[in-house]
Amino acid sequence: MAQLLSETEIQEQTTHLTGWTVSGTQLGCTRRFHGFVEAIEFVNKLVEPAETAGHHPDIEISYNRVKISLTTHDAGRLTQKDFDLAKVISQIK
Ligand SMILES: C[C@H](O)[C@H](O)[C@H]1CNC2=NC(N)=NC(=O)C2=N1
Repeated sequence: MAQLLSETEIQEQTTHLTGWTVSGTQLGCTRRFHGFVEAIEFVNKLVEPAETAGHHPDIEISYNRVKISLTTHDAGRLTQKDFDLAKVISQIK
């Protein structure tokens, strides 16, 4: 089971993640690119870290915009796994 987080820990970790917000049980961010091709290239770069983590973002692509949402399904809430993957995703250009 992934490490559960208190509300305080969730807020604290979110302040260190630029561009990410918590909405209910979801940790999300939206990235914008110069067109659809760049957006898809970014999404392709998420595959390897997601597979490595065994944790997978929900992804919405709208032309040059990629919306990423993370949650831990089996916990029904945010866990450390979501924040760990968000940190990795934040490093991807
Ligand atoms: C068995 C497998 O590890 C789980 O189903 C994983 C797969 N990827 C996942 N991804 C995300 N975002 N949340 C999960 O709870 C989750 N669970």
